[in-house]
Amino acid sequence: MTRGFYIGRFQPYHEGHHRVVEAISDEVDELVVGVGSGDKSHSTRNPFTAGERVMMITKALVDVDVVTYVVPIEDINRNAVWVSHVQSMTPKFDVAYSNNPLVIRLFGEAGVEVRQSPMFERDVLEGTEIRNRMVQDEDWRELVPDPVAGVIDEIDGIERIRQVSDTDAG
Ligand SMILES: Nc1ncnc2c1ncn2[C@@H]1O[C@H](COP(=O)(O)OP(=O)(O)OP(=O)(O)O)[C@@H](O)[C@H]1O
Ligand SMILES: NC(=O)c1ccc[n+]([C@@H]2O[C@H](COP(=O)(O)O)[C@@H](O)[C@H]2O)c1
Repeated sequence: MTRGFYIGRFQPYHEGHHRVVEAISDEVDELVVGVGSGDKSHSTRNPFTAGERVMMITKALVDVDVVTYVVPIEDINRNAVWVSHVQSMTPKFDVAYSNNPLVIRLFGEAGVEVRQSPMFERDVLEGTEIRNRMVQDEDWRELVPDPVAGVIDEIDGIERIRQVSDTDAG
């Protein structure tokens, strides 16, 4: 039995993340999805709450053939103990998936195996690009799984992201 861990901010969860999860599901029996920066919301870089991101991911993963646990992870101000913090919040996992250099280093130093994934269509499948399109009223729906667009509509997310990007909230 192998359990994997995939961490990201998922602002929002997009088709690039989904392709990574589909690839991971061929390698592991169970998957823990860590919703990073779980304490952040209502800012330009992190518009959606942890709960909203849990909804996006849970609904998008309905058709993926792997047992999945979606767990919000708050940021902490000590990188040196972040892996322990993550492990204290999640089911036990054997391998972590990330392309983030800091995350790779922290797991590596803690003795956790890390696997990186190829980047899929990174010119468009990037959270920053998708959030910019939302603010500028450009096409974004084809870049996220259908259930994610449904959640964003349900929470009036476009109105929120436009309003928070008008502020200096960062
Ligand atoms: N298109 C993609 N293909 C493969 N992996 C991706 C893709 N986009 C993001 N990832 C990876 O998924 C993980 C989580 O990414 P994250 O939630 O930061 O999304 P992002 O698209 O990089 O968003 P942002 O622009 O907001 O930083 C990271 O390891 C990241 O490298
Ligand atoms: N000290 C910390 O709280 C710490 C350290 C490393 C990564 N993280 C988080 O892990 C997540 C990594 O995801 P991304 O690859 O999407 O950036 C982010 O939410 C980031 O804030 C937090």
